[in-house]
Amino acid sequence: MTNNILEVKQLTKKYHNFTAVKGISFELERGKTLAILGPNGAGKSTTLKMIYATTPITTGQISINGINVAQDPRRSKWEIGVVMQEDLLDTTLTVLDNMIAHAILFDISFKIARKRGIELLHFVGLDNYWDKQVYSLSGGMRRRLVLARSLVNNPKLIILDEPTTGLDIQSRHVFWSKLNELKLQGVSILLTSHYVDEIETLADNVLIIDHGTIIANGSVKTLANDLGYENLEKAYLKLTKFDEEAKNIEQTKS
Ligand SMILES: Nc1ncnc2c1ncn2[C@@H]1O[C@H](COP(=O)(O)OP(=O)(O)OP(=O)(O)O)[C@@H](O)[C@H]1O
Repeated sequence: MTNNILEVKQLTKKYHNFTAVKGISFELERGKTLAILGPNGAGKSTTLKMIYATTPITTGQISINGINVAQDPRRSKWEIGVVMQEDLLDTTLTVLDNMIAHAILFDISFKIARKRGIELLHFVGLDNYWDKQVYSLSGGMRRRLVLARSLVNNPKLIILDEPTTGLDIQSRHVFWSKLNELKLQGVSILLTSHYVDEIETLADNVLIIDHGTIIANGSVKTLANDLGYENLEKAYLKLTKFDEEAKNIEQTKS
């Protein structure tokens, strides 16, 4: 067994004539956190969707815990927990029933789903809300519920697409502390984010992508320095040619 929980090789995604992801390769070591950073439209969500098998791969290969995603999407889904941008919670159900409904998709019996649901709601600090309707939860609570829901099948890898977008600062910190606890339990994490502070807080490694291509890949602590930049944010802005765009905007104005 390789030490990588996730291996992505020469992955490409075409939407008709448009290539959103252009032959990218990367891996995620067991127990580590990898963040994908990139401008709007860079191909981050498309990459995640191919990994969690809701969008077909055009070419290339993804393996999760040694399972080929294209060949065995159902088994690969059992290895992962997913926190998508849209929370897809059933607002007509209670908090605990949302947990149970999700667990049943993994063939978990009602009795075990209920027990596990209660444990996970405790983990994310929603014990007192188990019988509340989802619509009564705040945005931060909903995100924590989605995180709890993603853990019902005991995944080895969790995948999060912009998990804290729109949350207030306190809620972001609560969410981060839960992810750090999971990391300490040995869970591997793959996330996308637009927040450099989030990446610096959570991730071991960062992948910068732009126009469907990887433009940098390395340790969060050393990448900027290795490339000769002051910090990750400056490296990101330079690598994605933000300076040139800013100049163009200024020239258009004058
Ligand atoms: N279903 C689709 N059909 C056609 N084009 C799509 C589809 N989904 C995404 N795209 C295009 O693919 C490109 C990559 O989109 P994607 O959502 O992966 O970017 P992203 O990096 O996640 O952006 P954001 O940060 O805004 O979420 C974009 O140009 C987008 O318009």
